[in-house]
Amino acid sequence: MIEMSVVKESVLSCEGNTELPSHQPSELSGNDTNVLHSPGKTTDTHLCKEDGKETENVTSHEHTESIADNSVASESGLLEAEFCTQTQNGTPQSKQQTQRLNKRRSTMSAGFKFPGFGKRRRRANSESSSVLPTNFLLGGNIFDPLNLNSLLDEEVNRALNAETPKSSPLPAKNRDPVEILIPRDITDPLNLNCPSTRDRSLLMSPLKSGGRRRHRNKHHGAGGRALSESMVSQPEFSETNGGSAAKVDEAASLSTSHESGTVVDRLDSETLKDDQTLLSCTPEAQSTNKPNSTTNGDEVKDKRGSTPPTNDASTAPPSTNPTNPSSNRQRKRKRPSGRMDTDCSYGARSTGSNSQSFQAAGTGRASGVADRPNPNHCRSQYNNNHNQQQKKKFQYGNYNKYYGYRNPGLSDDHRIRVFKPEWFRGKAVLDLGCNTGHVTLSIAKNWCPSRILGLDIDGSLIHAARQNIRHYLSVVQTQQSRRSGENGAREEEKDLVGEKSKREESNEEKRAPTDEHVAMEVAEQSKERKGSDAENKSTDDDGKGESGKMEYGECVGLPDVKNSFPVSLRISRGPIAAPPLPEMRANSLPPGDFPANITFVKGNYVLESDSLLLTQKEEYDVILCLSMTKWVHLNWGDAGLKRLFHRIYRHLRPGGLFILEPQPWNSYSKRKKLTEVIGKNYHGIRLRPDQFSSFLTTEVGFNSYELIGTPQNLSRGFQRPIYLFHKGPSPQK
Ligand SMILES: C[S@@+](CC[C@H](N)C(=O)[O-])C[C@H]1O[C@@H](n2cnc3c(N)ncnc32)[C@H](O)[C@@H]1O
Repeated sequence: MIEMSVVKESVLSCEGNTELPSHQPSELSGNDTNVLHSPGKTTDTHLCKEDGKETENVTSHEHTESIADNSVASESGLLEAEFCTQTQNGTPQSKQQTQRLNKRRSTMSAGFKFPGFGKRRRRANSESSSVLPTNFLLGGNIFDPLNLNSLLDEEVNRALNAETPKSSPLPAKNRDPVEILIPRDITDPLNLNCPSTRDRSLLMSPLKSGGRRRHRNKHHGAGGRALSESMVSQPEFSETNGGSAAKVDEAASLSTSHESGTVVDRLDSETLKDDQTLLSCTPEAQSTNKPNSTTNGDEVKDKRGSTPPTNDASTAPPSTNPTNPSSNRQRKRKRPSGRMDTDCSYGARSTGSNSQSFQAAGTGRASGVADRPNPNHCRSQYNNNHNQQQKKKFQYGNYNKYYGYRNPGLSDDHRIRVFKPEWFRGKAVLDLGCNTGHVTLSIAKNWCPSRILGLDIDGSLIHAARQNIRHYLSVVQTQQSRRSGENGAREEEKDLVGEKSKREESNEEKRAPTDEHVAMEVAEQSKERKGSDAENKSTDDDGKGESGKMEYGECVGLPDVKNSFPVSLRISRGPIAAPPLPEMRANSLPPGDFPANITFVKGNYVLESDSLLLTQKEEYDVILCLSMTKWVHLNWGDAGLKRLFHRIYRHLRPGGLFILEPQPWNSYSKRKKLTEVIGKNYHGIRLRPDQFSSFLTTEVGFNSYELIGTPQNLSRGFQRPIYLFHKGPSPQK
């Protein structure tokens, strides 16, 4: 406030304004009297000596300069500066000074400063006469235009603001956006230079003027002159032009893509791959592609959503370069979002080849749906694609999230509970249709088969199963760390206790340990052991709970889990990285130890012909066939399933075990339409699952069988009986 009063004085003294109150002169300092010079003269002096030594004068003059901050015409300022430098030095001044002035003006344009605060600003002499405002609202006056003084006195404040809501109403909620008016001449926002034209027409609204866009790399430092010109005449015409040019480029690129899309549209439907369709029609793509709002150059309108997307790009086709996904991605990024709808609509609206293209891409979409340019169309198309893909993909029951469904929340696989460890320990085991290997891994890790092979027809599942070995190793490492951490802590504790007792011994009489002590220690140790075992069990996904059948981590051959990763973190978080796959260090582990005892292989266990059965040798002690018979049955019919059973039998060593979990017949019908072949096979099936056991014993050769249990599962569909078939000591056939 004090500074403001100084300014006021400057203003008044300088301009000789009649609004000077009677008490003000008394506040003038000695220097302030300088301001009684005429503004023009003062300014001249100042500018001519700008780089000179008369700083004192400059200071005093600054007050004066501030008068016309709002009224100074940038153009005149520029000319004035040039004029002064010429007259003083006699030579044309380098452009430096001009640039400095320009800079100052750019600063000024960045934000409004109260007159007189911009001490560093120099004022050029303006030939236009400055007129101070005379109208003030809400109790403001020339000294206190915003009436801030009223805030100092509560009573005055109350009186002045008695009608505040009326005088300055609060903005209503949800009303239309406030229109901000921008003065055409930023150097004269109040239009003080031309009082006669002080009306709204000198203000412009970005909403109405077509928008004044900020452009990167374009600075408004062209000085007050340029700014002033651009504001008064066509606002930023050149910039808008540049912007338009850029937009035109973009539009051109879009139309190019459109054209190329048309080419793709004409391509043979075979060439339009699923992933291409997905690329352009995924929900993700939908969300990133909105109507191209900038191509028409009316960014503001589009941003406000008032202009519907009517440009050509709306008919642009799906991404057209399946061989260059990066370019698609790039274009996607460039394109404003919402484009996706149009992409899909394009495919949808187009007739003939287009629709066929999508169908060829696996949409299976009815043409009636295709003709609807519906934004949801794209999603449904994606879903159709996806479903179709899934059905195709899972025709062998090769679900990639099988265990997620079967054992939700990583719960135990209860089937393991009906198995006996002794069936597997030291044995050669084959797990048919192992999927991602959960059961295989559990057996390998916990029951120490000499070797176990997981076989599946789906290579991606086998890949996942191999990765799962690393996951299991991580779990094992965590357990080991926990155990060693506990042991370490116990050792540490013992050391501490030992030291303490030593100290005590030196002070007290030595006492021999009694039997009671020993017994207590033994009891404590065994308690600790049990506790640690219990903890291991509770943290082990594959634990058998209280049945006690499983011995955890018995056959885990991890030679060294010590590394630089802190034990505490290994315990709480697991290892810093999944351990390497066993292949990488096959020699470092004894055979039979997990993970050296496990292998996953991709393959179709159903031989091409019965004649090949003759070549099958006895190799395994145990063969598991869990929830796989339905898929073999559906894909290869009775003949294929019988071949499977015969092969299993031949593959088993004498005395071998066959663990079978067949799916019930009523579950077959749901999948009968998966493929044409499956449909045919389904209708041709004569050997129903409830006849398997008799077939296996009477036709295949198994000695006997038993139902070992029907494990619980959250889903009833997964509650299936499991049978154990015994191969006799010598082959029956
Ligand atoms: C429903 S899953 C059962 C997975 C696992 N056996 C279980 O019960 O946890 C059926 C698995 O059998 C596989 N499969 C189907 N036919 C096969 C074949 N002829 N040869 C090998 N694997 C096959 C599938 O890929 C799928 O992973």
